[in-house]
Amino acid sequence: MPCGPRPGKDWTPHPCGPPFGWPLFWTFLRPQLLALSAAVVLALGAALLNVRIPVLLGQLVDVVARCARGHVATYLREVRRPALRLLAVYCLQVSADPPNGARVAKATVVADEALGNVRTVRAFAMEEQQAGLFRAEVDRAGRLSEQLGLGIAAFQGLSNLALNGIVLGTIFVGGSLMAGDQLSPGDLMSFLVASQTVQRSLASISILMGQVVRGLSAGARVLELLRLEPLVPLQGGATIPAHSLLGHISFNHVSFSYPTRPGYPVLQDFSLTLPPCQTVAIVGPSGGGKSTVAALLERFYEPTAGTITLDGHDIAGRDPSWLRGQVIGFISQEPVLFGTTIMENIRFGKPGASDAEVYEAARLADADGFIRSFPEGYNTVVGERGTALSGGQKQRIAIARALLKDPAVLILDEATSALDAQAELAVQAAEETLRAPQGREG
Ligand SMILES: Nc1ncnc2c1ncn2[C@@H]1O[C@H](COP(=O)(O)OP(=O)(O)OP(=O)(O)O)[C@@H](O)[C@H]1O
Repeated sequence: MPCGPRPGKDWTPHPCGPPFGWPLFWTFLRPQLLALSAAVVLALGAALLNVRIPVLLGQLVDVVARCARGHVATYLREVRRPALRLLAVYCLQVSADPPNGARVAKATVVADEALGNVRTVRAFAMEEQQAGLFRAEVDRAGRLSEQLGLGIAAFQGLSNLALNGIVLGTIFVGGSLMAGDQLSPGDLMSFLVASQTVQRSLASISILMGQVVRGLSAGARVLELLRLEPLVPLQGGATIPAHSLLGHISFNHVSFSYPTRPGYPVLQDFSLTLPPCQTVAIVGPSGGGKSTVAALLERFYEPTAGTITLDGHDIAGRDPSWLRGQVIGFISQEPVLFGTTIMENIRFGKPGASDAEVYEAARLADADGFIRSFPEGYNTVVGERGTALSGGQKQRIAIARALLKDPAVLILDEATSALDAQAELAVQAAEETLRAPQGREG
């Protein structure tokens, strides 16, 4: 995998964007020089043929015009030569139509995955293997593109041949008719112009066909996704007014299997009561179903049997967007941050929050100190998926985000696993402060 110049210690981004790397571009271009030269020669040949056609057509029209002025006897002999030449040029034109460009949609997925997980790829020294996968996908996309290009070229070439044949036939037969006074030169000209217009339209259809084929394959994927109906609708259902919400949660004989693994029960006849204003810890073996309990409470999935109630109401009848947006705060094992500033990442918990509220939430999550130590402070951009932060820093920002939301029920799914004991204690103290009349599950 070729690499560009490494940013050194005093590297600063170029103010007008990076300069075009011609030497690197050349390393990619060099292996393709032969194909590129062939394409250029073909394109030049096609252009020459296109220039030659009007000249030959002019010669043909000259013969027809002369015959119209009365030189009837020599018409067939004279017209044959330019007509045959024109036919030969039309035939050459069929074989000179260049193929279409590359289709690389699937290859992009491989590249995206490899680049998104670049640290893992590096850690396992899998660069060559990943580059090979990408190369294979690009080659496959290239072959498909060539097939598509050949189809379009054949269609375009054959339709050109047929239509130019019509023009040639019109001149040939029209000349004979003019010689016999059965057709006026004006009528012949009108017919020629009309057939040229039809030819141009049909030529654009062949280009359009290529776009239609590409559009259909891309559209099929989009429509497939649009047709997907979420098992749990995003909105709709009753809510509980904020003033009467206590946060009493109860799992009643819940059984559950993930839809992708229907034969593998994760929870079976599971019952649990979470009283309000209390911190409850669920402890169990890895893969025992602890995160699944949180996912069911968030209504990411529906139980296959049993019910989950909030203050005595089955959550299956409650509005999922209200439940997730206002009742439950969830901090997952792997905190997800967005590629924007720390300020915006924390504010995601409560979009209308003031700067002071954000600072307070960060302070409670023991994040304010390290955030202010960055040169850009709260305006530090965390990188794609928070790559510019340590695991513990990411967790503290995710905790600050959830604390800012101040939900009735806060779920921490091993949310402090990357924190040291002291930071974990600080976060727990913050949760205790916030707990007041609300229930929390940890
Ligand atoms: N999306 C999914 N599709 C299918 N099976 C899943 C899915 N998510 C989890 N599972 C399976 O469900 C079981 C319970 O997983 P869960 O994540 O709830 O465990 P956990 O107790 O939180 O584990 P850990 O302590 O390791 O995080 C596991 O066997 C897991 O393989």
